[in-house]
Amino acid sequence: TSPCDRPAPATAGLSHDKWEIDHDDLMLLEELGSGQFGVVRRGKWRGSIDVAVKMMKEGTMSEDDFIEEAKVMTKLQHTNLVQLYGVCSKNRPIFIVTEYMRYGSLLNHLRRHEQSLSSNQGLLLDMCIQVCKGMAYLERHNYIHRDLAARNCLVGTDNIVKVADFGLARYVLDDQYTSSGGSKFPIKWAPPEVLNYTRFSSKSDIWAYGVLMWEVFSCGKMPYGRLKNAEVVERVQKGLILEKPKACYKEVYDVMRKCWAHLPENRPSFKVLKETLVGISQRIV
Ligand SMILES: CN1CCN(C(=O)c2ccc(Nc3nc(-c4cccc(NC(=O)c5ccc(C(C)(C)C)cc5)c4)cn4ccnc34)cc2)CC1
Repeated sequence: TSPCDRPAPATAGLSHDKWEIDHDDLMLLEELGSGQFGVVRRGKWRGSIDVAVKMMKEGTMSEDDFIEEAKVMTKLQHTNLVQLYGVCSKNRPIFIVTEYMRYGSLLNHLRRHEQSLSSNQGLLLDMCIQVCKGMAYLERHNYIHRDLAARNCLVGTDNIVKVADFGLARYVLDDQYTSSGGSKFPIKWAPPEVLNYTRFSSKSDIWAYGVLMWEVFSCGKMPYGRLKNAEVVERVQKGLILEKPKACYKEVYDVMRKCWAHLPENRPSFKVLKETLVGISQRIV
């Protein structure tokens, strides 16, 4: 079984909340890195199931709001989404427990394997299609990611790629991250309506997905190179877009350009994108 389909825990607190994971069932192992909420470690659930555990650093997250939302998030289940197993919310710091992805972020994977990947456009396109499938599932459930990027996707065995941390951006307390003027706001993945009005939607996720495709076909380069955020804002407002990566089919780049339509309503849906990309992959591979 896995933590999310096990029978409700008969914990002391009688919390028969499906999304509550008992601290005592977790064994914490090596550190995997750290992000906006602090340290993330690999762990074992009930001695056998590999998990990743985010340990929420005090003051980094609006915890009560998140714990409420966790009930919804555990229900989002798809092969291309990193599964949220549950939370340990009875103690502080709270833990967020998800399935474990052993090869880390897609961004680091692209950079580490640039040599072999740059000559394998079929594999690069397959990675993009997997992310698109996960995002099409979220779109169908009217769920907005708000920070889709290669750094927030993870790689597992057999080149499986999954979307992680969907919706979590809403619970970050650091206004350097949440306000569009802040140093940590993901400007380079944001469309005009987010830069101007922080108006998030599945169509702003589509813009970010176009930038993620550019990251994949550039094997992990930084979009817009070393341009400062202010310069990127100016370019995006003027309608300037990222140029075609060297090793990228013209028809794949044309899909990226559709994601960067200035007006959100002129951008495709993930549903349509998936069909287009699968069509291309059947022609080129
Ligand atoms: C010393 N070793 C070096 C090699 N190594 C790795 O390369 C490595 C291997 C596996 C890894 N797996 C995972 N790593 C993580 C992980 C690690 C560090 C940081 C993070 N990300 C975060 O903490 C994080 C991301 C986004 C956000 C917002 C809300 C802003 C969108 C907030 C917080 C995730 C999460 N996972 C969920 C499932 N699997 C993993 C991560 C790294 C493992 C460690």
